[in-house]
Amino acid sequence: MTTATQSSGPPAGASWRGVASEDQDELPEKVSVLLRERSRRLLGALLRPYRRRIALLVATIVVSSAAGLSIPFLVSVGIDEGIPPLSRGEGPATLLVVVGVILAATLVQAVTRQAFLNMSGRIGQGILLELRRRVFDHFQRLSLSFHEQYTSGRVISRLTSDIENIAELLQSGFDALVRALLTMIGTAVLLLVLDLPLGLMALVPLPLLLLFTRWFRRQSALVYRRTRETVALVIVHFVESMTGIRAVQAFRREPRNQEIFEQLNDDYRDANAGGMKLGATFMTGIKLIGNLTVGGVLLYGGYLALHDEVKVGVLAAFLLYLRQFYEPMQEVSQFYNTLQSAGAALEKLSGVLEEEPSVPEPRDPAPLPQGRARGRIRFEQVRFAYVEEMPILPGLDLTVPAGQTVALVGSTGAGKTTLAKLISRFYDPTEGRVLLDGVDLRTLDEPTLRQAVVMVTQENFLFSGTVADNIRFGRPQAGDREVREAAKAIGAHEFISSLPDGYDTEVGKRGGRMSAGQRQLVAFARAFLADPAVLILDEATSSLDVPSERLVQRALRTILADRTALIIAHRLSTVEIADRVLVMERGRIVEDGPPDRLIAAAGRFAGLHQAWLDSLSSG
Ligand SMILES: Nc1ncnc2c1ncn2[C@@H]1O[C@H](COP(=O)(O)OP(=O)(O)OP(=O)(O)O)[C@@H](O)[C@H]1O
Repeated sequence: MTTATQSSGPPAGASWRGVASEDQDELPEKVSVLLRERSRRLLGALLRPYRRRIALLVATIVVSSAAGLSIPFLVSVGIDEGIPPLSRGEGPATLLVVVGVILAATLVQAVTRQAFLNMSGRIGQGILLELRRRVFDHFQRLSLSFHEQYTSGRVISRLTSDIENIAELLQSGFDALVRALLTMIGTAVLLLVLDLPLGLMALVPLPLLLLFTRWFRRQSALVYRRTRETVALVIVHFVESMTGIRAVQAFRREPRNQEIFEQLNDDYRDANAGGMKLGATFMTGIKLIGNLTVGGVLLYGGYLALHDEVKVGVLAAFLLYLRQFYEPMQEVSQFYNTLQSAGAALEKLSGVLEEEPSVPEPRDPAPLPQGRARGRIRFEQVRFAYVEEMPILPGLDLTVPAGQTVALVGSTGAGKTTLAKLISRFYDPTEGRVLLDGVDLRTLDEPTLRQAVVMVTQENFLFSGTVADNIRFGRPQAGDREVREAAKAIGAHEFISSLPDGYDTEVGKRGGRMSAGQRQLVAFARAFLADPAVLILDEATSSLDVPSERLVQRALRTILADRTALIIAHRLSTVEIADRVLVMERGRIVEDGPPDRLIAAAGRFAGLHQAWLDSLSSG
């Protein structure tokens, strides 16, 4: 599979760049290292603005953990130093001081924890905001070639579940990891300092614990991959069935789709159950090791205490510390999954951000002669291929004078849309140049080009919002009056006025559903308002009823006047309003001339025309 950056030939040895690695199941170790580095760079870049606040955050968490760690120690002091004076009748002064210090430590812990949660929440949200902003902005900047390959489902996953995974890491993962590490290291040190022999005894199971954790991590990686794979299949099937629901219902595919879905759903449940079983085994194992250690320490400690080799308070502190030591282990195991999901998400997001637009903005944009577009188009020896070995346009020369209306006809797959995409600069030619008023499109800046050339595609996409908003899309600064004028000129005013809220009707909501012809008229009004020097129309193939067809034809005449127009004509009735017809076959122009002349010449177009006339008379 090729990526956007590779459409003009992939650089050797860089097949993992950008989003390419998403399609590969097994990556060589070297590549994995590079990908991890790339993810780290992205994370680093996101964290950099918060350097100081993160340092403060670390300080807060250190204080909070220290306060937490001091409590068992203070308990031991209370038992060993506070209780004996009581039994000697010397009053509770020492004990009260110790209790006071314990309370103070608890307070410090609570306050620092609260501060930590507030601060980390704010930093996390800031990072996510920036990440979402970057990813959206980048997706918008990437060229059409990228979007034609990277499906909308994947775009949605990047912007939702991937960001969500990183959010999870930032919100609970780091907190758990840092706290666990500090607590475990702090506890181990304190145990050894409090009483060396007992401390060593308490740490005996540590190697076993580490081995057990390593085993869990490996298993968890396997299970995690399986859940990811199975959930991806569930989502793909779900999305495909729902986006293709018309075809599904038309062909009565529901039972079969349900069967497939149930199978995939079962697999996903099994994978999840496997994960839970593993988690349960790990947690139980950790608890078991922990409790055995507590038992061992109690036995050995009791023996030592009996011989006055350890104080009872110290033994109590040991037992309390041991609880603290094993608890974070469980959190770390949960954290590991979060870390894996976030790692995968970061890898994909950094891949997307690494993609470059394949039609880059010129560094030094050239102006159009006289500062505005007139609409003369020229193809000079243009060769174009989506995939290197398969040229779609083998070498095209074409001049369209300003103001001409050109109809482009030809069989399916001949390259008509491709030619149109080159004029809109959705793609750049592999060789040769496309010129607007004598200026290479590659040297025009984006705003100039977008103002000069507008392409109305078959989709006639309407965005959520009102009908007026949708027309204004063509020129955002246009006032209400201009929007209405445009609709009137196109002949859409009448039907828009008859909608429940007229121009303020929400598109797509109840009453705002439009027919194919109406959508086309709105799209025309949008293009008319944009008023480009060059208009490209990829005519919808769906046939309209006769009144709608007339309406659309009339609208076409208005919209095409005074500008260069290129219509990819599927309806031959459209060709009648063209000054010139180009017949395309396999990327070449095989006939070129005014419609009458081509009909008289009895060539390919004449044949198409005759067939159309026959269909009219027989219909
Ligand atoms: N994004 C793409 N990647 C690879 N190949 C493509 C891509 N888009 C189109 N093609 C191929 O380019 C060729 C020309 O396609 P194009 O859409 O230009 O034809 P067309 O003449 O407009 O056809 P139609 O009348 O059916 O719309 C086809 O063989 C098609 O398979």
